[in-house]
Amino acid sequence: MTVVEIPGSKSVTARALFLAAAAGGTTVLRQPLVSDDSEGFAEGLSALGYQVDRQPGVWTVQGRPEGPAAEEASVQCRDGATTARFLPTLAAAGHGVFRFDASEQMRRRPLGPLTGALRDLGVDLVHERQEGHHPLTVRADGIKGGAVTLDAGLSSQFLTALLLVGPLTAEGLRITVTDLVSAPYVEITLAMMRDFGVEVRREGDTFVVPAQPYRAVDYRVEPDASTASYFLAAAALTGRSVTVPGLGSDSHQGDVAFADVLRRMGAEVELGRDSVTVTGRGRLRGLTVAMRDISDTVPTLAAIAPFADGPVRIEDVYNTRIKECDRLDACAENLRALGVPVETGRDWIEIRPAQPRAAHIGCRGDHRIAMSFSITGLLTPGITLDDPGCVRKTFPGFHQALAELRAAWGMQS
Ligand SMILES: O=C(O)C1=C[C@@H](OP(=O)(O)O)[C@@H](O)[C@H](O)C1
Ligand SMILES: C=C(OP(=O)(O)O)C(=O)O
Repeated sequence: MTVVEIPGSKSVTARALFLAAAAGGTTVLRQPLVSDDSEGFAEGLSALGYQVDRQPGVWTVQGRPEGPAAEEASVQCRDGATTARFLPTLAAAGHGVFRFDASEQMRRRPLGPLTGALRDLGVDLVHERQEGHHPLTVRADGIKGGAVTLDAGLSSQFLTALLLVGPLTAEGLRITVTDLVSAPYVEITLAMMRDFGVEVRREGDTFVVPAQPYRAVDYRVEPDASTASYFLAAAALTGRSVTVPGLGSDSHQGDVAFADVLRRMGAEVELGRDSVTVTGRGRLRGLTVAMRDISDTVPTLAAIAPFADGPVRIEDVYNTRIKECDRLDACAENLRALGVPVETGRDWIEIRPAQPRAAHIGCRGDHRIAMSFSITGLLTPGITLDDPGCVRKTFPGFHQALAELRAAWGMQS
């Protein structure tokens, strides 16, 4: 059995930074994720005038329930959608003029349902180039609150942003949701709001968020479940065993359920409260699986799918087309380059069994494409990546960690 230590959760770190900034007092974050996304989030907070101190393993944030200290600021959100969607929403609850921009790809990704809802709530917000996209300027003067309707069918992050800001509004929010993708991420949000002292009530499709102060806490960030998927998949694929400590049935993260997909494919899975172990059984079964709830792990599954003994069909994942790249298209193109038969539709991909051959993987700047096809490389000599460094978005140490796993298993790098 090999133990793999996984760095902190991107989703939990982003929420913890927002909540810490919004809380009264000093919040201490332990084992936060150190990566381009989370550093971008922290630097965005600093640009807004929040005090964020980053030491190895411990980040400290001085909360400002009244909002950003800066009266004017310009924030570069880079490639992180949590930063690009949560920070303008946080800033809207303060007072000042705040401009936000993001990477080319993040500029293409949608924002409209969120910025539309903020405008419905009275926020003065202008998109500079294209409606519903970065860059944008918020002329913030607090948010009164009230009822708002939201379509979160393209991204749950729109709902998370509104939920997180709700307690900072004068009268609280009633958010009625007409559609919702990636629902388990909203559960992370609600659980963490509770950890910071605020309880959201649900009435059917409506979330009732009280106007109530967040309290500063000492908070330990759990390991990232989406990152864990690569190492759990590696075990299932190679017939070996991997244990990830710190992630289990007690986790806030829905992506822990990727282990269930591996179980359905024939791997042995032991899910404890605080650890997960996957042991490959030498054979992977094909399956049909809907992954709307855990779509960050679609590339992981696609990358091991050729080794299954039957077709792997992944359904209900339209939103993977509007992530760091069009992931259905990127998976299909790379699988074809590996000589694997594959078909895609609007919101699905089907992969047929084949022994992949050597290929140069086009990562499209997407960390998940790079990490996923590195796992294919465990059983396929001659796989190279056009942009290995793109893993910096969530796991700068990925290639080192995989090399250590190979060494522990006596495999050549
Ligand atoms: O709220 C979050 O932390 C996230 C929500 C999901 O996005 P969508 O809701 O846009 O699918 C997920 O894919 C992303 O990596 C992180
Ligand atoms: C989709 C992702 O990130 P985000 O939407 O937060 O940029 C991801 O990490 O796979």
